[in-house]
Amino acid sequence: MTLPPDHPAIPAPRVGVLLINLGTPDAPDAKSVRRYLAEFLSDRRVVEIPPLLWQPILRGIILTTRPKKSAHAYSQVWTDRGSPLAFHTRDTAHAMQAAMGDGVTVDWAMRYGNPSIASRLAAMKAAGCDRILLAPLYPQYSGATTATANDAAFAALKAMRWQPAIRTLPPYHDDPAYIAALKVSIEASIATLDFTPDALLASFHGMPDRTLHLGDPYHCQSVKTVRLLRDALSLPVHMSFQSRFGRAKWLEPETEATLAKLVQQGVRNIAVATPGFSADCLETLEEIALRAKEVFLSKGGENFAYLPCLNASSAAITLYQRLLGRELSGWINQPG
Ligand SMILES: C=CC1=C(C)c2cc3[nH]c(cc4nc(cc5[nH]c(cc1n2)c(C)c5CCC(=O)O)C(CCC(=O)O)=C4C)c(C)c3C=C
Ligand SMILES: [Fe+2]
Ligand SMILES: [Fe+2]
Repeated sequence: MTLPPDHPAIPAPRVGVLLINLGTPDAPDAKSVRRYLAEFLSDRRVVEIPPLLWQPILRGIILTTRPKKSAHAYSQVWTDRGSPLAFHTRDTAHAMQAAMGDGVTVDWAMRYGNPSIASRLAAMKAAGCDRILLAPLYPQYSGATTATANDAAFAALKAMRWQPAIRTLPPYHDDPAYIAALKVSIEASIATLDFTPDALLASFHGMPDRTLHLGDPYHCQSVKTVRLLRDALSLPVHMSFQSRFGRAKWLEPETEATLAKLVQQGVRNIAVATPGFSADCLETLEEIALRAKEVFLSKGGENFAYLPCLNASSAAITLYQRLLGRELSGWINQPG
């Protein structure tokens, strides 16, 4: 049978994996940060205030004051490779492509900013991917991260006549492979320190307290990660929540307050990890490695070490091969 001349070419079927992270500005200047924050903070999964109330506050106050302050913070962590969140996510995608081989196309996208989820899904489809695993790289599920990443992907699919088949990566907060990767990474980082930490603080990004009561599993999943990490590590592990935003009550205990309390309790030497972030970013490198360190030392602490995220380390690649391989079962011949 000959196809009519306007019939689309049918590419060879391929499996694709799209690694998704939160997103970051294109540059560490107020204009780029403003554009990024406008998109991020207009997401109703992130700020659950009715738009008629919220948008005037966002446009009239937050977007006129915060971009300059945040741009300064971004400029302290920006590198010649760009934003840490973006280059670590890109490095992870490249390392996963090498690990998974030619049979799978591995790509990456950001929920806010660039490269957008819609643009990379379109590129994967054009490259022939007819089965795509969406992998939001958040170990703990929350509406404000995992769900909105999937929402954006499904919104892009909505515009496609011929959609690829889709799977989504579930949260992996209690997966033995995630806890093992954290253990390897944390112990390797601690081994390089010139002091012995009295304790580890696991600091997670915060969420409004009300999300817990509305049924978001983020808090409970973070608590479970810490319990499993405690069992896996041989030093005391404390837990806290950072990055408070806005006036509402957020999850507690708060990170800087926890550091001050630990000093009061006699902890002088601390290591801080951020197991809820798959990649280093503003919130880990500026808020923890720079600012929280200052707080700890000013309260009487003696040694502070920030331990990097999994990023594109070999521990991370081993973890993602396991998690993604399992979700791709039946699509490719990969041990699960
Ligand atoms: C890892 C999980 C994250 C959760 C949960 C989360 C919730 C959440 N965040 C905000 C507001 C902001 N977050 C900002 C930066 C930021 N947040 C995460 C991750 C989570 N956020 C990451 C990885 C980053 C870093 C991005 C980067 O470019 O490096 C910011 C922007 C920076 C700033 O101006 O401070 C805001 C704002 C809310 C309101 C929220 C829960 C509802
Ligand atoms: Fe955030
Ligand atoms: Fe922050």
